[in-house]
Amino acid sequence: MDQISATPGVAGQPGGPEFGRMIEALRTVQAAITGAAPPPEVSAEVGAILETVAGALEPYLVGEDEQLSGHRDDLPGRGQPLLPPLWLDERDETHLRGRVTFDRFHLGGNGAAHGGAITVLFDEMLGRLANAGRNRARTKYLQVEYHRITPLDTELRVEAKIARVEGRKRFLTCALYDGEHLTADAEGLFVELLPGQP
Ligand SMILES: CCCCCCCCCCCC(=O)SCCNC(=O)CCNC(=O)[C@H](O)C(C)(C)COP(=O)(O)OP(=O)(O)OC[C@H]1O[C@@H](n2cnc3c(N)ncnc32)[C@H](O)[C@@H]1OP(=O)(O)O
Repeated sequence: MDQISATPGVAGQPGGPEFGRMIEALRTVQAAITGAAPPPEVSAEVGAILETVAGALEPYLVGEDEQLSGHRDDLPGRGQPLLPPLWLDERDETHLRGRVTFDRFHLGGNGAAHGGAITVLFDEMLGRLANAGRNRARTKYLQVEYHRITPLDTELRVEAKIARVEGRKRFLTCALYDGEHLTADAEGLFVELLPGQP
């Protein structure tokens, strides 16, 4: 969580552009599988391909500190497939502003993004802001309100702010917009870790 690299990787080296391409391909696969109703033979074929893919990566499994996913600030969503692809355009120690697009993988129902996917986005935004230039803090609570559906395949704006800091407690807010329309917002408390807290 601490070792985030904003430097684009070097081609031919671990973490180079090949890695970003692999993550983008994975995102495409996630959306394609979620949105497809393939015949059994295609499901079987794709399943076998994916088993081969997992096998190809197995010799390269590393510990959390060495993995590339989640540590690449130059990639959307830090190259972490759990996160929707999020691009940060503005960042300092008091606010963050970015763009995010949910796709079929993030579908809740009836064209709306899943509320849990939106909460993942908010935890990411508030977590990054809560930890910007400060000792590490973790989410104590995250209270989300959904004001209208959040559409898929639409570039949305997301903004986070520090509301106040009280000792170890950092209170933050986050809001998600489709154009001028607020689709969801959140308030969160992050608590600075004490020595020895994981
Ligand atoms: C470069 C980096 C990039 C980093 C980029 C990273 C981005 C991703 C970030 C993702 C962030 C996450 O998802 S983190 C993962 C999800 N969160 C977790 O797993 C956290 C699990 N919980 C914990 O570990 C613990 O509960 C802590 C550390 C959060 C807090 O434990 P604690 O130390 O015992 O604290 P505790 O005494 O309970 O509370 C501390 C203070 O908060 C107050 N407090 C507690 N609960 C509440 C409450 N509901 N409302 C108001 N106040 C409260 C208490 O009264 C106290 O106030 P006072 O007496 O001090 O006044």
